[in-house]
Amino acid sequence: MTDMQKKLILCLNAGSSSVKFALFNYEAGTPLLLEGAINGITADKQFLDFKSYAADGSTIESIKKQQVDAPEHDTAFKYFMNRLDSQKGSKRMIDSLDDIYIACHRIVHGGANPRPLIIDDSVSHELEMLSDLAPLHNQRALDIVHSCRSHLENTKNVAFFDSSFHMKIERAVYTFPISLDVQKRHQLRKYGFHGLSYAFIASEAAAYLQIDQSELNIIALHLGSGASACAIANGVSVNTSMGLTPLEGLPGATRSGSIDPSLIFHYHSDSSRLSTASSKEMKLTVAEDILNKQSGWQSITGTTDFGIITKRALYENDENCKLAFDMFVNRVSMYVGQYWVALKGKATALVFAGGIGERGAELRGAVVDAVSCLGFELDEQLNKEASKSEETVFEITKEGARLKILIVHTDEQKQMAKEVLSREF
Ligand SMILES: Nc1ncnc2c1ncn2[C@@H]1O[C@H](COP(=O)(O)OP(=O)(O)O)[C@@H](O)[C@H]1O
Ligand SMILES: CC(=O)OP(=O)(O)O
Ligand SMILES: [Mg+2]
Repeated sequence: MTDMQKKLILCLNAGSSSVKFALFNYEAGTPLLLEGAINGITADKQFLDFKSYAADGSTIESIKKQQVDAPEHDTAFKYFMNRLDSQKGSKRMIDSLDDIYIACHRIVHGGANPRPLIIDDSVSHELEMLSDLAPLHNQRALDIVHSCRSHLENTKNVAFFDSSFHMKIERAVYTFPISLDVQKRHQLRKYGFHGLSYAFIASEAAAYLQIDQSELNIIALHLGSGASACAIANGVSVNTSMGLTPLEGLPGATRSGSIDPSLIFHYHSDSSRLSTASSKEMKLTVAEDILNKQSGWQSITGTTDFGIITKRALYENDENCKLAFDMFVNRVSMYVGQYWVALKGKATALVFAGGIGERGAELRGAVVDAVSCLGFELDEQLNKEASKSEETVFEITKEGARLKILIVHTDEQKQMAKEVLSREF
C-alpha cells in the first residue's frame, strides 16, 4: 500500500444470484466496518443481510433477511452505495467516500491473467471482450466498475479474477480434445472459476490444520448458485470442474453444468441464432441462453433456492425436488471421486463452501455418504449444528475418522482485501 492518507478498501462481488459488499479499514489490518449481501437476484424475492461494526469490533447495526426490491445487480449495488453514504459519521469511521483508496471488484473471467489488474480504459476494454465467456457475471460486474469509476473519482479500481487461482493447472488438463490451431486462435481452454473463494479456502484450511499452505492436499467444493469442485495439491489448483466458461461441470441454479454437447441441437432447432437476451455489450446465442439461464434447478423444480428444494425433497416428498437433490449428490460425488485420483489418494480433507455447501446440512450428509468408500465420515450432530456457527472453519469429522471434513465460510470480499495488503497498487 502506498497512499496512507486514505484508509478504506471497498470490496464488491457480483455473483450470479447476489451482490456482496464489504468495507475494510486497512490501516488497522483490515478490520471490517460494514458487510452486506443482497441475495435472490435470480429469484422472485430479494433479501438483504447487513452488518456494521464499531472500532472495537462490536456490532452497531444488524439486519437479517430483510426483503428489498433489487431485482438486478445494478439496483443492488446502488442500494449499497446509498447505504454507505448514509453511514458517514465518526462512530462508523467513515468521514467521506473520498477515503476509499481501492475498490476491489470480483471479476469472474479474467482470461489467463494470473494476478489482479488496476482497471484503466484498456483493461476495461479487455474485460468487456471477455463478457461473452461469463454471461451471468462479467458484464454485470463491469457495470458496477463503470459506476465506481464515474462516481468515486479518487478511488483506484482493481479487478481480481476468479480464474487466476487456476492458472497453474497443467496443459494436459486445460486443453480440450479439439483442433489445437482453433484453440490457440480463440484462446479456448479450461480457465476455471471461484478462484478467490478457493484461495480463501486454501489459506483458512491450512491455518486450521496447522500446516503450511504448500503442504495442503484437499478436495474443495464451492456449492452456490454456481457450483464447482477443485482439487488442491500442495496448496495449488491442479484441476477444477468449470471450463472455458462457468457453465461446465456441476449444475447450478439456472445452469445445466456438463451435458453431451450434441444435446442442445436436439433441444432447439435454431440454437446458434442470437438470443433476444443479447445486448450491445454481450452476444449470447439461444443455446447459451438456454443452458445458462433456463436450465439447472430452476428448470427441474421451478425454484433456484436449494434450501427450498432440500425441504421439499426430504420432508414433503416432492418428486422433482427429490430428483434435483439426488442429481446434485450424484454429480458432486463423481467429482470427489475424480479429484481423489487427481490427488493420488493423498487428500486429507473434504471442504464444503458456498451458500449450499455452508448451509445445506442434508446435502453435505448425502454427499459424504456417497463418498464414504474413500474414508470420509461425518458427525451427524456437528453437521446439523454447523449452520449456527460463526467460525470461519467448522469441523464436522466423525471422531476417529482418518480424513477431515470441514466447512469454510468462504469470503471472496475478505480475500480481495487480504490481497490488497500483500501487494503494491
Ligand atoms: N439452508 C439452505 N440449504 C441449502 N441451500 C441454501 C440454504 N440457504 C441458501 N441456500 C442456497 O445458497 C445459494 C446461494 O449461494 P451463494 O454462494 O451465496 O450464491 P452466489 O452464487 O450468488 O454467490 C442459493 O441457491 C440458495 O438457495
Ligand atoms: C463463477 C460462478 O459461478 O460464480 P457464482 O457462484 O458467484 O455465481
Ligand atoms: Mg458466489
